[in-house]
Amino acid sequence: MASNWAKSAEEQEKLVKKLSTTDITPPNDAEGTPSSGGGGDEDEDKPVSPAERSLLQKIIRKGLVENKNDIEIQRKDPTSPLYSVKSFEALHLKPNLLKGVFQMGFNAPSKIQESALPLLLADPPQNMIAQSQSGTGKTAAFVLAMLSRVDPSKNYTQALCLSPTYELAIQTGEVAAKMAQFCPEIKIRYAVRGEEVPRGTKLTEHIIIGTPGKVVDWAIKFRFFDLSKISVFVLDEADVMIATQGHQDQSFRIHKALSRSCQMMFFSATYEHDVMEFAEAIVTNPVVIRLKREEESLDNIKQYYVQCKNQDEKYQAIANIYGVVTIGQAMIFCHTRKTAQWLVERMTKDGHAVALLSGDLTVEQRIAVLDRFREGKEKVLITTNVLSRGIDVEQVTIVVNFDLPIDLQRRADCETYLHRIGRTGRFGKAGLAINLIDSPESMDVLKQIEQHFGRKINLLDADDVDEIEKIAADA
Ligand SMILES: Nc1ncnc2c1ncn2[C@@H]1O[C@H](COP(=O)(O)OP(=O)(O)OP(=O)(O)O)[C@@H](O)[C@H]1O
Repeated sequence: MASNWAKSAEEQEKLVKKLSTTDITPPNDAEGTPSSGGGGDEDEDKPVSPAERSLLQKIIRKGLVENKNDIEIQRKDPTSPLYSVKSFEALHLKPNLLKGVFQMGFNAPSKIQESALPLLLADPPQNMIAQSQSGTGKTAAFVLAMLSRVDPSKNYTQALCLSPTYELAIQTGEVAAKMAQFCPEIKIRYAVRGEEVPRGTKLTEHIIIGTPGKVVDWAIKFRFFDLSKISVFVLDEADVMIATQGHQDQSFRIHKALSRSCQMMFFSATYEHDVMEFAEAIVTNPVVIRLKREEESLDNIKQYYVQCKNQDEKYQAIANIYGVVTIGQAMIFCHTRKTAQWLVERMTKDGHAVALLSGDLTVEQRIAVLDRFREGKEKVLITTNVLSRGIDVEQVTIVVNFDLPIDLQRRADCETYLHRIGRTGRFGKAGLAINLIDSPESMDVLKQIEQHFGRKINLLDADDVDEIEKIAADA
């Protein structure tokens, strides 16, 4: 239960220091490792930040992602029973909350909800660090836990959720408002930029959803609400919060002011090793729910390479493949914006309907491009590392690496490779990944990738239309 306050603040601060000095920036964070064609190219695209990516994800996704991968639950407290539920009724929610859940069209809990909710709602409250892929129902799970735990007859803030950005806080608040639509007595407030509270106010809203800076101001600087009275604390996008310096300092200050009995819930789609270590150090005796690693989805993805002499031959290979692939959609990853732009122009000139998504677009423009792609208006999306991780467009059956991903040392960036080809074969579906090789260096990178994953990537003749057709049909 609750946080281990016996662990001295000093010890925790040591950990913060350790984290700040360790390089835990996700490779595709804004300042992260460039991933293809060697570092340092001037027009190399900067990927979106994890928080931005999460927002894009939420906006383009219209429903629950069915996740067939198994969840691993690491029990930390052997005295607490571990069980899962197959229905929302079995959770014994307040009737009006259950009504709200059904009204949202949720008939049965998703996989993460099945496992997490009974523990989150159990007494005594159980701390949790949970990981589950994007779109699998994490937000709904912790929102439901917050709504269930608050006592509306008490007019002070009892649940606090920290989100990394304004937009994500609003998204979470909207889920909470919908779920609580039949519970008008539960009041929710946003602590985000633009929200002002007169000095001296004591907030009476039961739930506050906000960004760390604003919450520090409201709770610590102006004392609009009392952190020691918070009984549920949620850290959404926990890895972003922990791995981002400014967020980490503020979240840590907030965390330190919470009471011993406050229930901690950390949720995220990914946890870097150090981030998980840190989370486990500040959350006492948590149940850790993790998803089996994405590597497993490699089994469903057929991987090939095409030998080309130069960029023109690479183009020809793509044109051949494009001609054959009439089912599903394709994503093509280029190293630089310049290459991506060149490819788009060439394909468009040849009469193909392709979309371009690169880092010089605004978030709104990216959403518009993704929306069109998701609706199938374009079959091919050409992009850079901006999209290498985390965006699920279910229909993608082919991923082409126009350039293989490499790190600053010009060695294979296997993580990014996995994330890129992971755009296809989502959640157990079959997929096809094609790598274009045009130099001994890129062949060498391919070999490193083969070695890393312990599997052979077979040669494909891009002129062998019959073979491509067969492979695409199987995928
Ligand atoms: N039990 C359920 N049944 C049906 N739909 C659900 C259920 N739970 C959540 N959803 C829907 O699935 C979608 C994804 O859920 P949610 O936003 O909670 O996922 P998430 O894991 O938090 O994603 P992210 O990592 O992007 O934050 C939403 O549209 C949500 O309304």
